[in-house]
Parts: sequence; structure tokens; C-alpha cells
Amino acid sequence: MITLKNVRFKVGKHNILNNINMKLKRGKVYGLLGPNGAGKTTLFKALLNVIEYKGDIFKDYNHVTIGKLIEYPAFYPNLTCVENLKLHASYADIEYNDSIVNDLLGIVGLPDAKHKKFKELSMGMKQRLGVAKALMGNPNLLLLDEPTNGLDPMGMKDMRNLIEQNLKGKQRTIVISSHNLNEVSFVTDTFLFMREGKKILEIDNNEDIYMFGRVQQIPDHQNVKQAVTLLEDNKKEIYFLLSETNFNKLKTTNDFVYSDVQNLTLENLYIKLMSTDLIEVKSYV
Ligand SMILES: Nc1ncnc2c1ncn2[C@@H]1O[C@H](COP(=O)(O)OP(=O)(O)OP(=O)(O)O)[C@@H](O)[C@H]1O
Repeated sequence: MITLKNVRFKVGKHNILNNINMKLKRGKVYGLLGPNGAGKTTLFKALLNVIEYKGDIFKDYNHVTIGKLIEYPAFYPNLTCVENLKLHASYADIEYNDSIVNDLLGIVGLPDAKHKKFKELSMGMKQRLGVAKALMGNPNLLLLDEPTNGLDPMGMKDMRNLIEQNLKGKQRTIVISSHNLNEVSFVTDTFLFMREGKKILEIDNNEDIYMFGRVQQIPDHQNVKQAVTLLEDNKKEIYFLLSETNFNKLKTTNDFVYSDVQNLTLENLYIKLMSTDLIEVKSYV
């Protein structure tokens, strides 16, 4: 488990990361969602320890190894896939041999492109080579920043299959940032929504539909409070956000009074959370 406690990063007066608290468990895939400038890449940089953040990041692995695909993968255009990976391994001081490099190229679906020069690869192949690079040294934390960036629908599907079938593992934590809600929802266990440098909501990606409605009265039981996420807009109206299962449980609670209930798709949920009217998200969990 990797635990972030009050992680902050400020440039001048601008809070780029604003008291981020989260726990990243082994074997889980996290989808980091948020608009441009929300702080997703900066959060990756904090995890990579390449920025001077405040707060703490605790890692309970004996030895944390991190693989990363951040922005577009950088490779030497005139070197082949194999040569590029070997060069990276020697720079990064990662142990490798021919069979490790060949296996990695097999895992990412590039076994026939081993001796192709980087500049000859398609966009999808370049991204997959970027993943192979991130996987060198068999990292237990894998950070993928917009891995489907620039890919066509087939390329996106290949990337999804790669994550689902070959990267997810019991010992590995994967964090994927993406603007493609649909794509990320196929592979993610937990969504982390970020806005303006804050983690505003964390929810499981289960089959449940999310319900949204206006709160008129909320019971004062701790159990009820724990089940509900409240969204407050700047007109001070309170809305609730609940999984369908929790909503059905709460419906039977007499004092829970609400109106205007609607189902939310992931896209609608995202829009609600990022809407400029909304000023605060309170989760008691
Ligand atoms: N070192 C820095 N100095 C100044 N501003 C920075 C620095 N690093 C990040 N920022 C700013 O912080 C904000 C968050 O940037 P970041 O790249 O983390 O966002 P993001 O969520 O990854 O966005 P995108 O989806 O566009 O990739 C942006 O407004 C960016 O300009």
C-alpha cells in the first residue's frame, strides 16, 4: 500500500496539489480523472519523487520500484525497439538480458517489431514500447499518464487488453490518468476524481449506477452519513451522490428526504463534479 498524507505542492501562490490524501492498494488499478491542469501529472511527479512536495508519501513495499509512461514516450528515433530498451535499462541501472527484453516486447505485443527503428513505428506501437520501457525492472507501481493519447480505436482496445491481461497483477499497483472516461472505466477498480489540485472524490468502479438528487433532509446517523457523498453548489443547495445499492438502502430510512433523483452515467458524474457551480464535495467515508 502507498499512502499519501496531506501532499501539497505550491508554485508561487498557486496550489497545484492541495492536501491530497489517498491510499493506493496492491493489485488495484486506479483511474485518475480530472480536467486539464487538475494536477494529475504533478501527482505522478510527487509519487516519482521528482518534485519537492510537502506532506508524506509512505510506501509499505520493502523496495518500491516505479515504472512510468508520462506524456509521450521519449526514444531515440534511429535506434530499434531492442536497442532503445537496452539503452534505457543501462541508463536507469536496471538489470536486463536479451530474454528479458524479448519477453517485454512480447508482453506489449511488439514481438515482430523488435528490430524496427522507433521512427518507423505507428503511434500505437510507440505507446506500447513506452509501456515496455515502464515495465523494465518489473515495477510494483506503474504510472500511466494518458496511455491512450493519440491512439485510434483499435490502438485503444489493444492498450486496454494489454493492461487488463498482462499488466494487472496481485503485487502491482497501477495508476492511469486519462481523459477518456469510457476507456479507463474498462480497466479501473477505483476512480479518483481530481479538480483544482484536490482529490474531490474516490469511488469504486462497480456495476452500480450513481444516483444524484437534491437533499431536503438527511438523518443524523453516522452510518447514513458514511454512505452519502454530499455535493454543495455555490447557491448552497445540497445534493447527494450515492451508488444505487446505497440509495436503495437509504430509501428505506424514513428521515432521508430528497427530490429530483436521476441516474448518472460516468460522463454525467464527471460533469457534475467538474461543473463550476459546484464548490464543495464532502464525503464522510
Ligand atoms: N513546476 C511548475 N511550475 C508552474 N506551474 C506548474 C508546474 N507544474 C505544474 N504546473 C501547473 O499546475 C497545473 C497542473 O498541471 P498538471 O500537468 O499536473 O495537470 P494535469 O491534470 O496533468 O493536466 P493535463 O490533463 O492537461 O495533462 C497546471 O496549471 C500547470 O500549468
